[in-house]
Amino acid sequence: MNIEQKLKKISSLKELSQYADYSLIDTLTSDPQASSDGKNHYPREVFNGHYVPVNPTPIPNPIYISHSKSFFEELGFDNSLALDEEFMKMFSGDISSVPKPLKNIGWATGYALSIYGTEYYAQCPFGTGNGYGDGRAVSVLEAVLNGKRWEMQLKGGGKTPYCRGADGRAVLRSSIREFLAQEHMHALNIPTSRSLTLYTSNDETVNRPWFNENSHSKDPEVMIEETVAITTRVAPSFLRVGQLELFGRRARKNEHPNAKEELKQIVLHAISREYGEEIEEDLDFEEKIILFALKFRDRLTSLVSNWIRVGYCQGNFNSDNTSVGGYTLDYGPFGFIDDFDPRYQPWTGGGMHFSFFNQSEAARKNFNMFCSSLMPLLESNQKALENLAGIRDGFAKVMNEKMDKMWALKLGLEKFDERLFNQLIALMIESSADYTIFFRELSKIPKDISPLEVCFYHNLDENLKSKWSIWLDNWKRKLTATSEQLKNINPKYTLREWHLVDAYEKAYDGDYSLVHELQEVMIKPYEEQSKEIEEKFYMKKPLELFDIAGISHVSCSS
Ligand SMILES: Nc1ncnc2c1ncn2[C@@H]1O[C@H](COP(=O)(O)OP(=O)(O)OP(=O)(O)O)[C@@H](O)[C@H]1O
Ligand SMILES: [Mg+2]
Repeated sequence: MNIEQKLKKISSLKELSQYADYSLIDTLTSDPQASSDGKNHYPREVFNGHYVPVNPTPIPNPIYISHSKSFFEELGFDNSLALDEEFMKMFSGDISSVPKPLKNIGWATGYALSIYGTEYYAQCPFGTGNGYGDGRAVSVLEAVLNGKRWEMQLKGGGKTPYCRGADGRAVLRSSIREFLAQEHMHALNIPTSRSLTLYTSNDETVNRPWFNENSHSKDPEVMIEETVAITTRVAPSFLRVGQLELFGRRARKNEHPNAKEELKQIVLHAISREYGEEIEEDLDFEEKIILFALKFRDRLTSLVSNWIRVGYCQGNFNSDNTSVGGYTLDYGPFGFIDDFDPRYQPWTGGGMHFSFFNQSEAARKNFNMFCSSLMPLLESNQKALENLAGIRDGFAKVMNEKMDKMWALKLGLEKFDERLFNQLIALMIESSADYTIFFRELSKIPKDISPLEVCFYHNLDENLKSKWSIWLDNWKRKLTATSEQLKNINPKYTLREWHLVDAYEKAYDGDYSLVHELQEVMIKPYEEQSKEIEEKFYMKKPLELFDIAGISHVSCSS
């Protein structure tokens, strides 16, 4: 922290402007076709350049909903800043009159899409992939705060050339979900894009497909009018595997004379933004690439094992939703699991490949794509190519090791015990166990199975009870962790969809109290918290909510 910031927190946009440092704009290349004022928002093909200068479209008369107090603290922001008129204006999309050296230009980036290891072009309206990218995410600031570089991005900040004919907006419902989930994920000690602010407007709505009330439909049935909102999310960069893939594909196909150079530049940028502290600047380029792949493999495998630890299913784990920095990105059709099912998938369009226990395999597919994107840069170095292929092929082994380690930790064992684990999974499925409550109650190291019975959605018959007793005895014989240690691994509170539904439904009537309450509870997921909170949030999903559309599954993320 520099002395100036230590003494006084940033409490105006003017003060914040002093920390601006636009390294992306300064080092990468911009789309040569773009209008320099950033005012061209029409969908179009972008053939080269790393980013498109584009201005966000403000939401009218912004209303404050919430901000992240812990992240404000980390950045050295005073809490009053979230309500400061100038600050609110900027982070609800109006950057036309920001004080210098802030720039009155934002940027969006193109990226490619692959789904479970298959390259797609069809999602691009031009069929070429040149029209796919940040369709509604617009970055507005890069700043170095307390010695760390951050990029700040508005989600729902209006159309960009990549909007594909859509409105460029995010609705209040999905913005509240993303805002709270980012706060929660950080508090669970899992890397994530961070929430900064959440603003809405009463003066703009958009239409979205949705379900009738209490419907069991898997597909949306009606169009509904929804309020818009803008969340600002923050990360060292917003580079995705899909981004490297876009430039990798272009280099592979030699699409233009500069294609390989653009790939090289974006890779170097990714390394310096995301791995700057681990990969030394003066290494050879090829050495850097090998280290980059190794370190990303390490982060990605840790990330996925941690998701499984807390019962998180990303839902739409495409290459364009996989951050190169190895943190959680894009809280669209995600879900925290209630009743345990390894095939749990909250998104009806997602298929089994992005289901709960298959996330490690989906990660491997994304990692393969990442490696393929780097290959054109190593063409002249057979040895380096072989090294990279070795790192790629070693993914499954590292992933398995991380999973075993995670399960050992989650169960408080010295080392992973396959037999005990397999028996547990079978019993949890047979008894329909609530994932969070089961592991939290287990963390209390119960004498017998009766305290565990609260976490089952089925009543246990005598046969099942006796199987559980045997399992519990075997587990306790191998257990080495204390209850306290187990409670730091197994959260008490997770952000369940049905709590979110209550919060955003109230928010549509202008009542943000549940958003605030959920935020308070979910930023302390490992703590016991009060009796009142426990009664409200430490409970199984009510049976009547099973299979209800919009609660137990969603059909779209926007
Ligand atoms: N309302 C919208 N207007 C314009 N583009 C959109 C809209 N909704 C989604 N998109 C774009 O469609 C693509 C796929 O959407 P997806 O749900 O994965 O991402 P997202 O939730 O918008 O964003 P992100 O991955 O940035 O968190 C993205 O490129 C996204 O920018
Ligand atoms: Mg996305």
